[in-house]
Amino acid sequence: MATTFGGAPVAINIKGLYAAYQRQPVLEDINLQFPAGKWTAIVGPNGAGKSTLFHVLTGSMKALRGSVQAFNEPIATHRKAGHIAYMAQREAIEWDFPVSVWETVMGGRYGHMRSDPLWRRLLPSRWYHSRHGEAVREALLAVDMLALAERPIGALSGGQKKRVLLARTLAQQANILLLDEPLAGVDPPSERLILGVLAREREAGRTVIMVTHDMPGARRHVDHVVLINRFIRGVGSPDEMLSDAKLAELAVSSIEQSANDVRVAESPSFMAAQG
Ligand SMILES: Nc1ncnc2c1ncn2[C@@H]1O[C@H](COP(=O)(O)OP(=O)(O)OP(=O)(O)O)[C@@H](O)[C@H]1O
Repeated sequence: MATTFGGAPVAINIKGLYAAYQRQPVLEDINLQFPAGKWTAIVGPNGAGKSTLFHVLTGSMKALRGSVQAFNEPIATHRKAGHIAYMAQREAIEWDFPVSVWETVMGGRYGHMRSDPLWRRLLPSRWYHSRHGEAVREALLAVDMLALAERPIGALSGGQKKRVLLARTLAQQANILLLDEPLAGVDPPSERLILGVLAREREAGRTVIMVTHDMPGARRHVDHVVLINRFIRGVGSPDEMLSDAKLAELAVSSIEQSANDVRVAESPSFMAAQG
């Protein structure tokens, strides 16, 4: 098995990846490995392509070119087996929908329920649901939301909603967690709680990959950092990648990228191609 980063096996291996929206390139020539059992932060400016990278990993967007493997197999195999859990940045959840916290987190178990063998599904409902209920209970306990399990999701604060989304991700009991800005918009106690939960997931051997703009949190907690802005701009330790000099370089890359995009968009050949 391929190894990287201090000898850790590779959880996700991306080779020669390109992605675009309506011919506008968003990710180019991405060659990247995420070490297994480690906590990686993906850092980049707004519009850098971080969420797009997750869309490709979760299969909701098709790359123009390139390959993605998980543990040396096509990533789709692991997606289908429920090994990859994803917490979206702007979750497609109807917060006004009359469902409880418990039911929302149970949504994280649907993949397991679909793949449960027939004999298990034929068990009396109480037994059948107890395994899934236990996973939901554990996840709610981890994010300190068990006491609010019966509350309608519309009656939660922003930080509580974020914790429920995290619980839903944890309830999947996947071995790779993809988290798009799990710390955005939460207060310091919730941030500490979420960072603690993710640290425990890593200790349990899971691969944690999060997009974040929280540099102090990333410096303190993660093992590995990827800097991205359409291209990979750096890969290495938090000390090295999150230094002021490196972050300044990333910010400059963003300004240069925008200026270049304007030049391309105004060029006669691009305008002709757009029709
Ligand atoms: N559905 C879409 N159609 C067209 N362009 C899109 C679409 N989604 C994203 N983009 C564009 O692709 C680029 C990358 O977007 P993406 O959401 O991946 O960035 P990001 O790094 O996650 O940014 P942020 O930190 O703001 O969340 C941006 O310029 C964005 O406007």
